[in-house]
Amino acid sequence: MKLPSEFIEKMERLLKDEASRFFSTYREEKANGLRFNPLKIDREAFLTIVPFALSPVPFCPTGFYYDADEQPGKHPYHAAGLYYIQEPSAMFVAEVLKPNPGETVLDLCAAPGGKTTQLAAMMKNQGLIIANEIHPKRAKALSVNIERLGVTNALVTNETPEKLAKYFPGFFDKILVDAPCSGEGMFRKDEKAVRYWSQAYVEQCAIKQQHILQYAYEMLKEGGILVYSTCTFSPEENEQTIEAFLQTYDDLELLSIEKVHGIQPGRPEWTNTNLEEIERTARLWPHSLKGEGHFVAKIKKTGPSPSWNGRYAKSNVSKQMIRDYRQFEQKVLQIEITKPLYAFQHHLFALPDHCPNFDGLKVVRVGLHLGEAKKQRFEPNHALALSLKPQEVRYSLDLSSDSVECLKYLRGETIQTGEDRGWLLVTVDGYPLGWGKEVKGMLKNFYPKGLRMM
Ligand SMILES: C[S@@+](CC[C@H](N)C(=O)[O-])C[C@H]1O[C@@H](n2cnc3c(N)ncnc32)[C@H](O)[C@@H]1O
Repeated sequence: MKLPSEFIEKMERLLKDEASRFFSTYREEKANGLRFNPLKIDREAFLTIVPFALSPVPFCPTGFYYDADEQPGKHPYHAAGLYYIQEPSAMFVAEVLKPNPGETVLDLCAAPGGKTTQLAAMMKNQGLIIANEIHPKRAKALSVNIERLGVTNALVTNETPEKLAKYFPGFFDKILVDAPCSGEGMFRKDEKAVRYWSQAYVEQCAIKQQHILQYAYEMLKEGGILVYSTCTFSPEENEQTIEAFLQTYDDLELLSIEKVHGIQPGRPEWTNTNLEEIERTARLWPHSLKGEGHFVAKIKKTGPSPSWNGRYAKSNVSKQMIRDYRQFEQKVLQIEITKPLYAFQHHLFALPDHCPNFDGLKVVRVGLHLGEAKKQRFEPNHALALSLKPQEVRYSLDLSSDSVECLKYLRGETIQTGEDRGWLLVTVDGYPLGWGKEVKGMLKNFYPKGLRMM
């Protein structure tokens, strides 16, 4: 790989004796990882069924390395949301924030959703996570991953940090700023990151990060925790960004992150004021652990915050729509959705816990998308299928992951079943994949067109 000469000189200057070990990693394969999804499967069951050779990621209890010749993205278990493919060092970030069920969490730079889905799993789908992404296309990809992993407590927005800060001053218990960065830790994964790199770009990113952090600060509650992370090595975007943030506000406390499994401290000598306490931050280097590289800082807001005085979202659903949905529910499901219901035109959603009013915000998804009211009937959404357990529906059709039928289903083809039971949940080895409607011995395929295998 041809690295930019300015980058090489800079890293040699910074890392001194360590530089040769750092550069030797560019002659090695990148690290591949996946994280099983505890919202759908536990560790033991996952290790029993998973068809790939895995070894554990030491700093993430749900994370595993897989070999380069495996293709986990093509397996039906991926479509069923049993795991998320994620760069291993990125898995450490959510472990540092560690939200609890019931908390109010913001993932400010969230697409494509690796960390959002990990945070939501830690929250056991309870409480609220606002997953925001500034770029519309990426916000859609985020929403698709949230759906696939069965996350039901998210409000997905497509906003600037500035706009969110106007809506949510002092609102969040925990905030993740997984900042846009120069991506030096992406070089082995993505050649574009190498081509895009320049020292000027590093400096632009550092300015952007300061802005984002300022708005994140405004949204934190007193006692709230903010985690800042990047996948780059430059001091300007890491130690110096945190140094400037701590200098701007006098009610921030830098908390210590445990340094185990090869995780290294941040470097005081890379700050402008030789800030000793920066050692509390964490650096994940490719030459000291198996991963592409990350920087993580954990900060507590100790001073008072404005108390949030916004309104919560209220149910706005017509009686007819509720009737249609409840009729479907009684016929097809074995559970009752008890969360407040919310309609966007003909689409029905179950709101997350303590969901704020979102009028005026660009919302991509809220809570659980139940389905769409059509003339005199209700059509369930794919998100509902992926949030259910097989015992929560009246009828299901279980396909084996290596069967022709499973492939046919994922390609959008009809399947002959010989029965006539109406809506049923199609599962792969017992894990939901999507809906089908059985009429006169044939299963009509409701696997979404945009997700179908070619
Ligand atoms: C490192 S990526 C996030 C990765 C994500 N957290 C994950 O784990 O999958 C940073 C994200 O910040 C977004 N971004 C870019 N400029 C931004 C800005 N000014 N404010 C907020 N987010 C921004 C990018 O589009 C990108 O999706």
